[in-house]
Amino acid sequence: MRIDVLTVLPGLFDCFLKEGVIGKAISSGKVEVKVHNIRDFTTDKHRVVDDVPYGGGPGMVLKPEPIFRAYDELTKEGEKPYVLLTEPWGEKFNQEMAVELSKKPRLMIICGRYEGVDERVKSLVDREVSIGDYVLTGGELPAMVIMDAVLRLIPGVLGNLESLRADSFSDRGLLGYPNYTRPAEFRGMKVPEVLLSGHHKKIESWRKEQSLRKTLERRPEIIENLKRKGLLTKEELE
Ligand SMILES: COC(=O)c1ccnc(N)c1
Repeated sequence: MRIDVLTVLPGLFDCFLKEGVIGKAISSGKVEVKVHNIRDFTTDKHRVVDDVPYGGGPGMVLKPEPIFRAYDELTKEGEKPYVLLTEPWGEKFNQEMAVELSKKPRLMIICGRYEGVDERVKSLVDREVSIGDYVLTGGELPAMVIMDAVLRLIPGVLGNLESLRADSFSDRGLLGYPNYTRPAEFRGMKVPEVLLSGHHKKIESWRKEQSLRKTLERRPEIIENLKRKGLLTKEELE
């Protein structure tokens, strides 16, 4: 997968693209992420990327020209990207959308900023995406959240597919089971015996029960939804 990011603050992405699982996925060539400074697509001496809103009002609006120039330049060759715009009022990002986006061969993420982008930029956009009901100083952190959730789903990026399978939200949207590692007892808190038993069938059913219990406690609507769709087995319903 290739992702092109358009932003006025490219420096914000430096650590994100170098460290951890994402950093390895890029350095190994499994995925390609290019961050572009919208300012590099201006043509005036002062490299202006924003202007005051027509009709008055507070703050600044990102101008359309530099963004369109960037889009035209970056889509001259190769597959047309699926274009996202990070906006507080966009469609709510979730695991389902992450799975859908992970199947696209190429994405472009335009990071919103200031009071927003000129409305005409949205003629380039396939999906306006929000990571929650709150406003940030810019769409760069949401772009990183989206890329993290999407890139980890690319085959080969997460070393052990098992951890992906056991991931919260991936098994029918159920929450994940509790995890433990050594030591077996820490400050009087013991690891559940079943996990030390080596009995894989018992461990599997304990984890399933924990996952159902946690989901029922924290997100009962997920259970109700699965019941309605007939996606819970008889044992799971007991
Ligand atoms: C400027 O962008 C935002 O404030 C933003 C973007 C995406 N999701 C949000 N919750 C906020």
